[in-house]
Amino acid sequence: MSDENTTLPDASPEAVPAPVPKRSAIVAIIGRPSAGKSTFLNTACGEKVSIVSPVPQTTRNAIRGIVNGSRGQLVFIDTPGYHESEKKLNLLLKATARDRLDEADCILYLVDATREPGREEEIIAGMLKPISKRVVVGINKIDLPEARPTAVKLFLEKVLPGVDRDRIFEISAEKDTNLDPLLIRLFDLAPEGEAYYPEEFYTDQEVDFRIAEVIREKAMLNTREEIPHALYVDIADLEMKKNGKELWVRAFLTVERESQKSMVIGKGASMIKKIRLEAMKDLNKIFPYHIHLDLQVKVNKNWRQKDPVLGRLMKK
Ligand SMILES: Nc1nc2c(ncn2[C@@H]2O[C@H](COP(=O)(O)OP(=O)(O)OP(=O)(O)O)[C@@H](O)[C@H]2O)c(=O)[nH]1
Repeated sequence: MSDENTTLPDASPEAVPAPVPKRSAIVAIIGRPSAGKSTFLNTACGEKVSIVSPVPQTTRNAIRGIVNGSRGQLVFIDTPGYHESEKKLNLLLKATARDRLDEADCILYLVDATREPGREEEIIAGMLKPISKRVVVGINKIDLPEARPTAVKLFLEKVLPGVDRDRIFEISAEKDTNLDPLLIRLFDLAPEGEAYYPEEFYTDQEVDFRIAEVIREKAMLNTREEIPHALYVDIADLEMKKNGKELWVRAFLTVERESQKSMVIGKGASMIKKIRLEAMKDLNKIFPYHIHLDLQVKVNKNWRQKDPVLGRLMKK
């Protein structure tokens, strides 16, 4: 607010407070399994966020929830967790986690106050150290008698000295304790700017799911023999454009074999075109924004036998 505005007499009809600039941020949420990420998001974003898609998802757009408030919008994205086993997968997870942290405006690090900070916690802290200026910490589950928030704080001082105390909050995601000050702090770190998504777009988990289901339905109706059961749909990318008026979707129809791929594509790509157009027609009836669909076919050999598929594992 400028000085000029603040000196206006209160009684003046023009004495309307200058609008607070809106802020919006992509917030990567990170924490050990069971630290309380889902619980936090359910409490912070409201009930609707708990709708979880049963469709295989890719890692690109793992939006877990959106908080809309008078100050703007926080879009929470998932960061894959670590598992000590399975080296190859670990590398992939690590790379994905790095990408997520890099693309985020700020990071919410949730720590379970009832557990000893162990090796996994040190790995996470190590990743956050170089970007600690963007990190806000929630020491969670302080409602439980066995919670040891002071021990966690000592650990944080040691491993993440760059995170100031005013960015560390003792919270209970379940009991909704101290979540508001933490969210306010995230808004402080958020850059000024318009919302990324329209307000009703609370989570794209549901949007992903619905889009994938429509595409799958059209593919199943148009194909025969073994194909309907050999395909699944991956939503690779969702991008909102034109201030929430258009949603650009990139999706893959995934089949098990090369021979199925050519059948789904069809002569001169006629089949895939038909599936795409039919899906777009339905999607544009369902959603309030215009949907552009880029649909491609790919092969994931014998995906039904490979359980769980790498990409799906990386989602968590
Ligand atoms: N008492 C208490 N329990 C909590 C709190 N937050 C989460 N929990 C519980 O901790 C367990 C794990 O919580 P989730 O929210 O599923 O944890 P998560 O980090 O999403 O777990 P993953 O999906 O495995 O990564 C659940 O049983 C929650 O009910 C809290 O603030 N207080």
